[in-house]
Amino acid sequence: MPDLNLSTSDQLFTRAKDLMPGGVNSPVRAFRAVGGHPVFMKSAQGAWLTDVDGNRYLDFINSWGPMILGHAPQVVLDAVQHALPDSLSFGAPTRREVEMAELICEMVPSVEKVRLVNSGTEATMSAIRVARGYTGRAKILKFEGCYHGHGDSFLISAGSGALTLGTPDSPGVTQGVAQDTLTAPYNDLAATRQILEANPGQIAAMIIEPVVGNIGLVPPAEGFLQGLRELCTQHGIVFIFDEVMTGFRLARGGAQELFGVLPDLTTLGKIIGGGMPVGAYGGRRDIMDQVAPAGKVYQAGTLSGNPIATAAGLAQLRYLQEHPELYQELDRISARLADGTRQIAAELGLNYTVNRVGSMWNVFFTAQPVTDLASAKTSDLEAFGRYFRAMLHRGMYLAPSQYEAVFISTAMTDDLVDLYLTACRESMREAHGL
Ligand SMILES: NCC(=O)CCC(=O)O
Repeated sequence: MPDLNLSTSDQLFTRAKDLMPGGVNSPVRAFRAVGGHPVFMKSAQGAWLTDVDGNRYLDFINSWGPMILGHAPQVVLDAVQHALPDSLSFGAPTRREVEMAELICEMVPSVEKVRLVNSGTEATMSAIRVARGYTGRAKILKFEGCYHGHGDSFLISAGSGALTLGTPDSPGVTQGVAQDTLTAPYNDLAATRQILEANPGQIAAMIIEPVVGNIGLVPPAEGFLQGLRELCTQHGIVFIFDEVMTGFRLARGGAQELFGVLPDLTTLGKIIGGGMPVGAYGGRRDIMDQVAPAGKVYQAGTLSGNPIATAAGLAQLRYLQEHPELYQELDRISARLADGTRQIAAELGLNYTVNRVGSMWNVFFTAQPVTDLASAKTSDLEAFGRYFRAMLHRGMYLAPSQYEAVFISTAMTDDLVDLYLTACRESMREAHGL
């Protein structure tokens, strides 16, 4: 394994772990599942991260999705710099919020009215409250392994860090809350139908990641989303797409545009903020008009629609809207990465499963097709950990868990793909002693 000087990261982590739980401010940043400790970052430009010791890494996380234009894109930096002198927060409405709402309603097919919040977690928590207020029902249905942020109702069979750490059902969530969250296996329409039939008139909302990005990457089976849409309509259930990851990434209008299935509500985050903390939820006018002060369902925020965050988000969204061709290029370059990885694994006799939708993908360390949580769990986590460390030492910054997706930015070039493929081949061999 090539040498990597991590002495400053070592020192910072020693201080951090005394001061913050696990030394981090979000569990997915910890290296618990892969060994070692996190690398502390200093700066980034385009596709490259630089850590506090001066090591450079090709970035496959992109801040867990937001940085679709790569790091520090000029168009976003200029917008932030332009907005800065006008103050950082008003707690009063601004022109930019109106422009942002217009753009979201224009870009996301099912959204007629929208509310800006500060994170994806806030968006999903608020969306189910609105669905409950609208329907007068208590229960929600989510899918096993889907992650919808850290609201109490969603930390039941949750993916992402909760799954990585072995606590998909978090302590601290009361029995009272947990009993109102039903779960179904992803991609299993028949099981979902049975649950709905067993709970008539009780389910307010069905929430789903249209493409799951929190158990690795799992695409919906043909007809699955359409089938759910029909079930929700039939049972009077508010259908919610959590497009925090897929929104503005799989297409300008997200997964709903790509698959042609329209939810009643959509939750957004990540790309919408251009790297700043922004989330949003929106959808059908009659449902969104339940939100205060138009309606009685309460939801609020001191920093919601923050002027600097909306400046960054607007700039990134406008760029995406004006450059539809970049989605084809993201797809082409991601196909090279994912197909190349699958081919390398096959040449080594491993036949690992590589799932991809557009610029989201990952390699599961299992030869079995991965279509849901149960199949994702057949992965060889030890081998993944060895691969992760081998890649890190070759300057490839992957998510430190088998149960996360890779996000590609427009800064990824063919030359960088070649660099990646070389490192991938060496690291696969190293991970398996080949
Ligand atoms: N799958 C992980 C995320 O998307 C969120 C990142 C975080 O929890 O810090």
